[in-house]
Amino acid sequence: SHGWGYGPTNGPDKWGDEYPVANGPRQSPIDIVPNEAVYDSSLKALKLSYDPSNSKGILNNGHSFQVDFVDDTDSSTLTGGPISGTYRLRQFHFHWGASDDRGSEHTVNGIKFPCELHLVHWNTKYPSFGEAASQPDGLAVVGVFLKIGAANPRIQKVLDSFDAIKTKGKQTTFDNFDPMTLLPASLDYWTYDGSLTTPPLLESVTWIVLKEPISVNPAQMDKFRSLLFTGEGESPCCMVDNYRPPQPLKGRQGILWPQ
Ligand SMILES: NS(=O)(=O)c1ccc(C(=O)NCc2c(F)c(F)c(F)c(F)c2F)cc1
Ligand SMILES: [Zn+2]
Repeated sequence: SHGWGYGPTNGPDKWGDEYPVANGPRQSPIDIVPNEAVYDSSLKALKLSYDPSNSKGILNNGHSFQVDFVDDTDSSTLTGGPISGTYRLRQFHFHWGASDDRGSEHTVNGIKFPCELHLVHWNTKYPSFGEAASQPDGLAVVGVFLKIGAANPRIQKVLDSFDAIKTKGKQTTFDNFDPMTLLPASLDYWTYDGSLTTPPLLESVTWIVLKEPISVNPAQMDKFRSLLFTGEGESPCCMVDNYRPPQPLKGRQGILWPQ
């Protein structure tokens, strides 16, 4: 069937046909222009508290791969920063390019990074992730840029699982992984109100994009590109360029940053 994807016939330019919110007032990602960022002294420091025993499994969902977490208790949470209340970690996943010159969804002064990590959290004032996903304050996603540099030993465990999830729909166990190990030293961030960056593009995300990137080396980036969009037995299509380009700000308050 003609499900959404990132190809010429089902990619980001076509999503509006089936998901009209694609042209809504708070779509993501956006281009971040630090010099236009608005100062906000009311913002707090981010507080991330993750329990490694909550990691469940790793899945190739045909658009990216994601590491899923047990989210039936408050043991892996995001608080502070621009949000109020407690948000639970649901999953993390990545977006990347076919080459190192592109791949991130957010850009900074128009610059694309080769990859971007998203840690997806949902507001516990709602009964479930699915319910929260339809609320304007339902989700909070922490975005982390990846740049080419030194090898990243902490991401290696994720990459080593790829042989078991090469094709769409494959999943495997993924125990005792602490996503804190994927974060940079500084938790300084930009934040704005946005949306999911894939269909259904729901406008329910408080975006928190960290200023400091983490590094991966070229061989590690190539490992991302060894995954397939396609299922076992289908003609193989490399999982690359699974990013939505920046969307119009539409009058949104510029990016806020902490004191
Ligand atoms: N790239 S990103 O902006 O960080 C992003 C994060 C999560 C999802 C997601 O969970 N999709 C599936 C999904 C939905 F889109 C729902 F609306 C829902 F209710 C779900 F339960 C669900 F799994 C999509 C994009
Ligand atoms: Zn994402």
